[in-house]
Amino acid sequence: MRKKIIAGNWKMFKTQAEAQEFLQGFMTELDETPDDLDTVLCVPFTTLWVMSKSLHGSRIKLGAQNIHWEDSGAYTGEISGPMLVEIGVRYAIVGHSERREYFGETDETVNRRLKAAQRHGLTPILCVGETKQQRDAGETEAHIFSQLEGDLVDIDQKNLVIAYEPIWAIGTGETCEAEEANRVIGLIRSKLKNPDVSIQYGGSVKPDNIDEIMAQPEIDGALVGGASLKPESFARIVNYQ
Ligand SMILES: O=C(CO)COP(=O)(O)O
Repeated sequence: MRKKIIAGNWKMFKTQAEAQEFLQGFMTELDETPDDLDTVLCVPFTTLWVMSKSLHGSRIKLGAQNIHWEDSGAYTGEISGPMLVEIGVRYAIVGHSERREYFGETDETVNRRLKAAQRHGLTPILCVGETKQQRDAGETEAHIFSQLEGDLVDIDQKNLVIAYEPIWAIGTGETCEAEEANRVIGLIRSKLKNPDVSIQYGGSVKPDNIDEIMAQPEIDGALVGGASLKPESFARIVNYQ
């Protein structure tokens, strides 16, 4: 069965104090979440520990925004699987387009990071998606298929989430039409060995478009950037109708 997963990606936002303030508001706004929905907060490394303590016993799960492929070593600025597991992290975003664009992430390093997450029992959220240029040139499918081919080499598809994030829709307010996101996600699913992989949509998800997005048959959840930073808006997204 495909699980529904709504995850907030805070990117490089919020200090510990701001994170705690968010949680207070968010918990009050949140309805009783159904059993088949995972709510995840992917927060900066510096707030993971305080969030882990505050979320203890709650239904909200914690996610990291990256993970290194080695368990330890001389890798300045990186965080490993055992470090994340020890503090209660359950998910890790891997291969976000911002990592690929600004930090030299390649399909090969994405593949290694996916393996590390799975090795430590974390669920990786693999991000794929095309640029505006690629979309305009009719290369959306070819680009995403090529990312999947490189990223998923020898990856166990049992413990895996994929997020389709068209880059042109990230942080722009320009959402991909729900039907189009549904179509691309269907194509992604057709390339997978395991039909039960949950596939999210990400890119300008907001309280006013979440209901339509979640109503699409192929879409199993959302990866939310900007709108996950405010308690009321993220709660409305998680409480989708
Ligand atoms: O990159 C995203 C989530 O990973 C999407 O960001 P926005 O929701 O701000 O467009």
